Amino acid sequence: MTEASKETMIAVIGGSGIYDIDGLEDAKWQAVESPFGTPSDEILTGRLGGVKMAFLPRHGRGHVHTPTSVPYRANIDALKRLGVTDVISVSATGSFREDMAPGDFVIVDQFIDRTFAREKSFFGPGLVAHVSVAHPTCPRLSDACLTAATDAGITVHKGGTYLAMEGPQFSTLAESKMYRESWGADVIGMTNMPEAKLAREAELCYASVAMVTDYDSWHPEHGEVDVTEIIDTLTGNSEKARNLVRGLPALLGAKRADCEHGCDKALEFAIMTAPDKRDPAMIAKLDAVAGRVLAG
Ligand SMILES: CSC[C@H]1O[C@H](OP(=O)(O)O)[C@H](O)[C@@H]1O
Ligand SMILES: Nc1ncnc2[nH]cnc12
Repeated sequence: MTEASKETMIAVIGGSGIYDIDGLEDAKWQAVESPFGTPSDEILTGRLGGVKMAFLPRHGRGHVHTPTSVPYRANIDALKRLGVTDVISVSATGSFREDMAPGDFVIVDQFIDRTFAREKSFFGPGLVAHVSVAHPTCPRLSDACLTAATDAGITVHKGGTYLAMEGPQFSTLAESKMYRESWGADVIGMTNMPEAKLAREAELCYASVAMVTDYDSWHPEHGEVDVTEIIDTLTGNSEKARNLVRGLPALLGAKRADCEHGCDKALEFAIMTAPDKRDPAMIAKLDAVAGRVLAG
C-alpha cells in the first residue's frame, strides 16, 4: 500500500436527467479543449467537503448529444487534463431483473459492449496499445459508491452487468429477451461503452452507478419503454443521485494512494509500438492520457 500523497479529484459524468450538481464551493463552468475534440459541454469544477470535484453532463446541458454523438474521447481526455483521478458515471438504465426495480440503483461491475459506431480507443496506427478491461470498474471506487448510496437510504444492488447498446432506438422484444435470458445482462443503457474502456486507457479509476428507470420491453406487466416514463422516474430519483454524490468526498478523502487494483497503471505494459516507430503526432496528442508512460 502506497501512502496517500496524490490529490484526489472526483469527476461525475451525469447522464440523462442530470445536467448539474449543487453544493460546490468555488463553482465555475470552464471550457476545456482536447486534441480529441470538444467535450460534451463545459466542465463544472469546485470543491465539496474540501475535495476537488468536476462535473460533466454527458449529453450536454439541454441534452444535445445522442448516445452515438457523445464525444467520449474528448470527455475523458478533458477530465484527465484537469487532473481528475476518479470518474463516476451516473446513468439511466432499463432493467432485466424483476428485483432491480425502477428507482433502485445498481453498482455495475461488468459490461457487454454491443456499440459499433463510436471511436473506442485513444490509440491507433503509429501508437498501438492494448489494455485489459477484464475488470472494467474500480472496486475501491465502486465500494465508495455503494456505501454512499446505502448511507443515503437508496435501494442499491452490488454488482451487475450493463449491456451497452448503440441506440438511439430502444431494443426490440426479441433483443430484450435475448440479453436477459441468454446473455445474463442485468441492466441496459447506451453510454457506458466506450466510456469505461477509455477511462481505463487514460488510467482513471471508473465506477458506474446505474439508476433503473424502466423494465425495458421484456416485462409482461410493463409495456414498451417510453421516454416519458424514464424522465418521470429520473425526476423522482435525481435527488437520490445528488445525495449519493454528496457522500463521496468524505469516503474518498482529499488525498489518495495509488490504486490498489492498478487502474492508474493500466498502460504500464500496454504499448506495443517500438519506441523508434512511434508517430510523434500521436505522442503529442496523447500527452494527457499517456504522458506518464510516453514521456522521456
Ligand atoms: C433518456 S432514455 C435513453 C438514454 O438515457 C441513458 O443515457 P445516460 O446513460 O447518459 O443516462 C441511455 O443510455 C440513453 O442514452
Ligand atoms: N430500456 C433502456 N434501454 C436503453 N437505454 C435506456 N436508458 C434508460 N432505459 C433504457
